[in-house]
Amino acid sequence: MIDCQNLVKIYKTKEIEVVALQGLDLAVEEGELMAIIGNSGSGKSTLLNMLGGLDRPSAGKLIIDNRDMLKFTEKDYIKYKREVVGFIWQNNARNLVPYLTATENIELPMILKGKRDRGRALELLDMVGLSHRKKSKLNQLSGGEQQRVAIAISLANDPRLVLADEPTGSVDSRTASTILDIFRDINRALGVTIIIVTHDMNLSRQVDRVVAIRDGRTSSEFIRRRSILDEMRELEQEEAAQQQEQVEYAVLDPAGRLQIPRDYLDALGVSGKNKMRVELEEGRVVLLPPDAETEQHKEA
Ligand SMILES: Nc1ncnc2c1ncn2[C@@H]1O[C@H](COP(=O)(O)OP(=O)(O)OP(=O)(O)O)[C@@H](O)[C@H]1O
Repeated sequence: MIDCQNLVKIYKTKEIEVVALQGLDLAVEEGELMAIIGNSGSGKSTLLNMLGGLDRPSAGKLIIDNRDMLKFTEKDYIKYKREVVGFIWQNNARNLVPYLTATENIELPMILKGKRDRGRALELLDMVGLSHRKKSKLNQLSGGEQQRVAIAISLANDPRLVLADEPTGSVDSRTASTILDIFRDINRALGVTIIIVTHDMNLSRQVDRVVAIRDGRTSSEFIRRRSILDEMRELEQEEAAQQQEQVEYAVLDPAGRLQIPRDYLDALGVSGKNKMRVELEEGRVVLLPPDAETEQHKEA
């Protein structure tokens, strides 16, 4: 999805030049959910701006979704921002228009692209758990709810890449965790690639991979974690193994009647029949369909 090699960004002001990115390398797979961490001033926002098509790199290579960002014209940038990427800012005043409802806010990027879709807007609101807030305006929503609407807005044009700059920077840790859960659900449900910039090491534990940036370069130690898909697969296998090991008990009443599980009866083909053959065989009771052939019968 992203191939970034030796990326350089130099900001030139009147007196000085600031090298914000000095040869940064980063490769991101399609469908990844990853976090970028780094100290203040390390270049995280600068990188996000390059990935989001908000600013142009000074040098290096940046290919996103097979597009060469260094060769982009102004027109290409506008198209890219409308069609490929979704952005979530830390500052909600930048994400949301205050006099519009949550639903209208989500529809806005669709209108700019030329196609309003109320049904899709409501679907996205539902995905972030805010169906009940569809008519609420900015001042009627909590900080966490505003961030959730911002996530829905970022998805309005079905982007392939979603970028979030400190999306949990101004909410408490419980809300932050809920927001990260929403990112994970969306990542799984839509397969969209998500990159989150965060200061919070705890939150970065909830993603597939963390990349650290130091002084405008990706630091050599990539903290690779097992992917969430691998973890889920492992959990499913453990569950299946537990089910196999489970011992099944049948109720035995004082009159000696047994209650056999329905699926066992189905497997024997005796559901609906009113009797079964019972044999005592070396300390075990064997139950058979009434018309079953036993070894004894065959020999006789
Ligand atoms: N428009 C700009 N003009 C000049 N220098 C800039 C500009 N934007 C960023 N810088 C400088 O580039 C460097 C990287 O800044 P950047 O905002 O990318 O860091 P950051 O890791 O996002 O920091 P923070 O966590 O504080 O947001 C800093 O030294 C910053 O002062």
